[in-house]
Amino acid sequence: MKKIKIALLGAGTVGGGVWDILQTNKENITRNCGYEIEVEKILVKDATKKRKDGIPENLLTSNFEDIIYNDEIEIVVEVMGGIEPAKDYIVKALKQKKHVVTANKALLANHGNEIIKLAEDEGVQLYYEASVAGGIPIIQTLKESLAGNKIEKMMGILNGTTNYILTKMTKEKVDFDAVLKEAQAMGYAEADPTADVEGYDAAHKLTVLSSLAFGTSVKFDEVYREGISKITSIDIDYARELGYVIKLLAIGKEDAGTIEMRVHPTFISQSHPLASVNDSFNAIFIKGNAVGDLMLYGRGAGDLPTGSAVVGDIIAVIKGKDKPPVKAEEDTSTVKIIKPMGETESEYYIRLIVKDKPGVLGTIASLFGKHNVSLSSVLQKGEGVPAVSLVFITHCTREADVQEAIEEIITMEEVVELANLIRVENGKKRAGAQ
Ligand SMILES: NC(=O)C1=CN([C@@H]2O[C@H](COP(=O)(O)OP(=O)(O)OC[C@H]3O[C@@H](n4cnc5c(N)ncnc54)[C@H](OP(=O)(O)O)[C@@H]3O)[C@@H](O)[C@H]2O)C=CC1
Ligand SMILES: N[C@@H](CC=O)C(=O)O
Ligand code: NA
Repeated sequence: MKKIKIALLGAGTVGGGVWDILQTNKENITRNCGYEIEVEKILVKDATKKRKDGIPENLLTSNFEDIIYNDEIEIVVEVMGGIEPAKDYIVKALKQKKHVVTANKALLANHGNEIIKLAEDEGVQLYYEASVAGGIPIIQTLKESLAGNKIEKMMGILNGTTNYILTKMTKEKVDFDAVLKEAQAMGYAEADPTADVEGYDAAHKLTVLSSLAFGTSVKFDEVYREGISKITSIDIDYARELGYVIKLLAIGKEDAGTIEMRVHPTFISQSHPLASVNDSFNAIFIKGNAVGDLMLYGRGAGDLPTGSAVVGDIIAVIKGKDKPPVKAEEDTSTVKIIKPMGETESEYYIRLIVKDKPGVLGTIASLFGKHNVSLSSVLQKGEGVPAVSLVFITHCTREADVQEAIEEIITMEEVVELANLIRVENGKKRAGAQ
């Protein structure tokens, strides 16, 4: 049997998963790609640290030169994370004509164009299936299976950590920090979990997906982002009462050459297929102009699910390595306009804490009206106490109008605070909109 040598950069959650799969499924993998895959070296920060059972100590190194100058290594698998030195190592590997597989969405969201172009220029392959939604085959699906479609809309639960936290908060009364610790212990969270909790990780993934789905190079800072740190059990209870669940959604839409990209907590109907995607599971709901509605569902984080995507990529590289490289034509016609957040439209859940005085509700309702925000329902809770919760659900409205209305409303003496504002995804359009 022919052999191929690879190196792993990283032996943490994902690296450990890749190692396990390569051992456990060795026979299948060899049959699928026609080569016996041999891990020649594994780069780690600390080569003396105790590793997962089975990883031989002699494979470990903390010197990248052991990999880059080893001509027998044909594939470099980057599962170490972070921007630097990961970027430097990938660039060096590509320049040494080594194929690269990476799970690093932060790097791809910030420097994807440069790295993809370098791989093309060097005539080597770059695969990154694990970077979005772990084990779900979304990258290859967009690149190949759906390539004949114009993608109109994507709505995804792309972060396992926050989905795990929101699921626990919805189903049980739990402490946010304790559940985050659980997600970390299970290997779902990023090295700095702020990336998960504040929506950066989902925004990285939406950047990667949008570039593929909308055929243009999207920049990370063009994605609007909010995380889940302001979500309380009070909002979750209101959502339930109103027939919704709260999910951290990554939403990408294209309409007439204009792209909308946003990541934020969202109310979605309890009957929507994404509402029942729980724990560390991810899902991506896609609307293509030919295929119609489609949903992919699976584990978005963790050692084996993510390792599954990485090993699939290694096999794809092996299968394509002896074929002539395909260089994409530079396309200057695909520059698309990014819709400013203020121009986006949705329904809104707005929770205000107000002093319980006669006429307050009427004044607030008329201020919404003044800013073209039409209300579809109002709930008031906490009668008999000095401050009450007033909850409004709006009809589909321009974001800028809602923000201007709120700006004026919170200056009212009777309004204690804006407790939360959460977008509601119903797929409806503003009255009178095209
Ligand atoms: N965890 C998950 O579920 C998923 C993670 N990803 C992505 O995969 C990548 C890896 O994540 P994960 O496995 O969770 O991370 P871990 O923190 O568990 O592992 C990182 C590994 O990389 C090594 N490493 C880190 N920095 C360096 C460095 N400067 N030099 C040498 N080695 C280094 C570490 O060495 P040492 O062990 O000595 O500290 C460790 O083995 C990230 O890009 C992440 O975003 C993608 C999808 C899912
Ligand atoms: N931290 C990420 C890991 C996978 O990409 C997540 O929680 O989804
Ligand atoms: Na994936």
